[in-house]
Amino acid sequence: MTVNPAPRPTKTILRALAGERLPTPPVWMMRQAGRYLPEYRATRAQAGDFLSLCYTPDLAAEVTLQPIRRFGFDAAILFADILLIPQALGMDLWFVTGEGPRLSTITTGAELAALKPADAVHETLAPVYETLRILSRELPRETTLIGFAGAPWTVATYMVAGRGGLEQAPAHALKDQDRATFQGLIDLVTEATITYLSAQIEAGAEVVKLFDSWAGSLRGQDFDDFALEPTRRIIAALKQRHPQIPIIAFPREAGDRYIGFGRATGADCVALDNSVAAEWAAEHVQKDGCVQGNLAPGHMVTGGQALVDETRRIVAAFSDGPHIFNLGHGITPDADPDNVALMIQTVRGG
Ligand SMILES: Cc1c2[nH]c(c1CCC(=O)O)Cc1[nH]c(c(CCC(=O)O)c1C)Cc1[nH]c(c(CCC(=O)O)c1C)Cc1[nH]c(c(C)c1CCC(=O)O)C2
Repeated sequence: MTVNPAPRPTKTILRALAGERLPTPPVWMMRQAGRYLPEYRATRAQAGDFLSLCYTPDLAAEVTLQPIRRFGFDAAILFADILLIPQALGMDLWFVTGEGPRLSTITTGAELAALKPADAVHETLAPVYETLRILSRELPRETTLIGFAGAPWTVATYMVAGRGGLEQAPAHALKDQDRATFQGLIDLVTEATITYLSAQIEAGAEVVKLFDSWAGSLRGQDFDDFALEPTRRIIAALKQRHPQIPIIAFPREAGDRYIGFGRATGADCVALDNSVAAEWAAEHVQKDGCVQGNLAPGHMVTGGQALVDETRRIVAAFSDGPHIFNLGHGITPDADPDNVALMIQTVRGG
């Protein structure tokens, strides 16, 4: 039997992820479906609340498609949330308007043991897979469909504290006081994430991204044990099951730990926040492969010449290698959609 070589990808995002330098970088935006868009606010009102929106496939697919219709981004990211995994493992989850997520907490071995096993998550998460199936039918043929999950450290910070924001302290405390329980929690979330992302790929995700929003609060060996190692394990397991699917890792605010992160974890692309300079990242991170991100989300609020100049500077800094244009973190609700259009026009050479 002869084995045909893998066909060369045609979608721009997949080409960049395969290591190709493109004359114009493909572009999408973290939180591109969100409250800065009036059409998102209307669909969210129709759903009633944020979690109902996540678990209603027709509506979740609709909000995923809205920024594609309005702006023609090169990728669509599944509409869901990183905290659906703790909920699928049996924790309570709710969102307080204006404040963010709340969860029941895990701080003891007994509470950890009471959670469901990793492969029970499909029961709760089945609607997410249905959203992906709808999207793979409805997206324009040039648009790449991205699935995602939170990385175990970030998800664990919410599971231990019961809330997010600046409160990673409870997770640090558990890690330092009862490392075995904390490691058990990381292991459970790691296994659940592997099975969740595999199912997302089987439902149509062409790329998956791991959000480690609080990676920057880990230092030294802790960074290796809880940011790098779980990410490496997830990527190794996914590559074994789905070798053709590219993976983006986002160890936000990792600073100089961005160096070598792609090689150490097997990620095809490293997403950069806006605390590192593009020129520095081009030299130290992009030399190993594709990078994504870096524009400060505040420019989507303030716009003007500063937005144009900074967008051009980032495009130029990464122009010698594979690059996907994106923000350094999610777009905020006070952003102006016209500034998004201006950013895209600038990236595409307008
Ligand atoms: C930490 C984290 C969460 N969720 C996520 C992260 C990692 C990325 C990051 O650091 O921002 C990831 C996420 N959350 C959401 C997506 C969908 C895809 C996308 O558009 O990027 C993705 C990829 C939708 C969402 N997730 C949330 C919203 C706003 C909900 C609303 O409509 O009221 C959206 C569109 C809610 C959410 N969800 C979470 C928080 C802290 C909040 C409240 C803060 C806020 O309101 O922005 C947890």
